[in-house]
Amino acid sequence: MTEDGIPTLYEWAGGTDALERLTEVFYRQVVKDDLIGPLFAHMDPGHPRYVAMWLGEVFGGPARYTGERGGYSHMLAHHLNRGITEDQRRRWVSLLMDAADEVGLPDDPEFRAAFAGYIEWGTRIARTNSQPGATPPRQAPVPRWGWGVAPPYQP
Ligand code: HEM
Repeated sequence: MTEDGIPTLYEWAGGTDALERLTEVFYRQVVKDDLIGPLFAHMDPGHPRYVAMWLGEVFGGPARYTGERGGYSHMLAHHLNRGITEDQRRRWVSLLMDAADEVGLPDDPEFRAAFAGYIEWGTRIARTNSQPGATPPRQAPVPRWGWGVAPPYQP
């Protein structure tokens, strides 16, 4: 819960269980995908769980990616020199949105707008940072994402 009594995006999404379901289903499709599957050919089997940890921390849940997995610098290192193209970024976003529907993440406009906002932002940064020769900051906090201009509708 945030200081003003509004649930965090993490809580609204359904917490760790919901995010782990999301990333399980997502990466099952990712590895089969013709455009982005090859990027994940040597993926760590724990990858879906690690990305769920990252998302949980970003969306206001416990800081587990920082505490247990090395935080921002560890995430960044995985994207460096991957040369992600715009088409690949778009496919990643599209498969994640499909997975969000498939696992039944809340589909209210406010949640999906905030969720999509972070995913759009994060994937664009991942693409930029992945270009050969990119020199992004090596240290930074894990971002914390909130509801933005439209808090949850609670009649
Ligand atoms: C919001 C957007 C994104 C987030 C939050 C994210 C998150 C992460 C995290 C946390 C890791 C490290 C996992 C670990 O601790 O082992 C990672 C690795 C990786 N990411 Fe991303 N990522 C994003 C976008 C992308 C995009 C758009 C692509 C490519 C289309 C991509 C490709 C990869 C690859 C190939 C790895 C390494 C996987 C492995 O071999 O284990 N990521 N990502």
